[in-house]
Amino acid sequence: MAPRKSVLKLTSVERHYGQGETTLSILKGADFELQSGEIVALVAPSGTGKSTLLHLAGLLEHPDAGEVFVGGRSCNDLPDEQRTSIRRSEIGFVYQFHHLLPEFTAIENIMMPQLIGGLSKKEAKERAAQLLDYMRIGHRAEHRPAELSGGEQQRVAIARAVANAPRVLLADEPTGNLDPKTASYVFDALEALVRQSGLAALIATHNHDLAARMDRRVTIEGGKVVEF
Ligand SMILES: Nc1ncnc2c1ncn2[C@@H]1O[C@H](COP(=O)(O)OP(=O)(O)OP(=O)(O)O)[C@@H](O)[C@H]1O
Repeated sequence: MAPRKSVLKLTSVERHYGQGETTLSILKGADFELQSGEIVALVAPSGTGKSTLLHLAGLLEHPDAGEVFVGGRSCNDLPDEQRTSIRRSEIGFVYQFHHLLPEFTAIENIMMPQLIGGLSKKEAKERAAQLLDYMRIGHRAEHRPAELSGGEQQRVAIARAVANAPRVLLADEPTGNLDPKTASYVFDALEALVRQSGLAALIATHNHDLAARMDRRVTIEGGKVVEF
């Protein structure tokens, strides 16, 4: 097995939102580290800051204090273009709703980030087809999102998120919209993909059965990330 490396690290991270006269402090000195090859569940009550943490980790927002490292590199003070470039090449996102482009087929949706990343059409298509097979939906390659089931749509969304071979997969309730059996099946595919590629994943979920299958479980308490 490849030696583990720190792929994502947040140190003393703070995030506060102004609400009229008052300030809502969501993260208050949160620390978190994710190593290559591990899958960590983020399970916390609604409103405690799961999405906020994922947005900071994914360089979609800046922390008010503290630092975010991706692949060992501090990203706070990098110019926006560089943050965008790191986000595109090193981080994959999956959301509760698939956000696939409706007018494109499954395979085209997976090719898109690779074409943006500079791969040729041929290379992008080959990798997309492999990922579809890996997610066991090769036979749905030419279907548009509306012609796929919820579980199939999420598997395409996961394939798209890893198409550029990122270091980190950040998922915000990726199976939240699915029935328990389908959720379990989609998680199987996601897990196999992470294990096979040495990627790391932080997955926010309310599903305790799925959380129990991950390597570690963390929650947010008093604005800090704690293991449980
Ligand atoms: N841009 C914003 N401006 C003001 N308040 C915000 C903003 N974004 C989030 N919040 C508040 O911060 C808190 C944490 O939000 P966040 O979306 O991170 O929670 P969550 O744990 O992901 O919740 P859920 O499980 O319901 O998705 C919430 O109370 C939310 O209202």
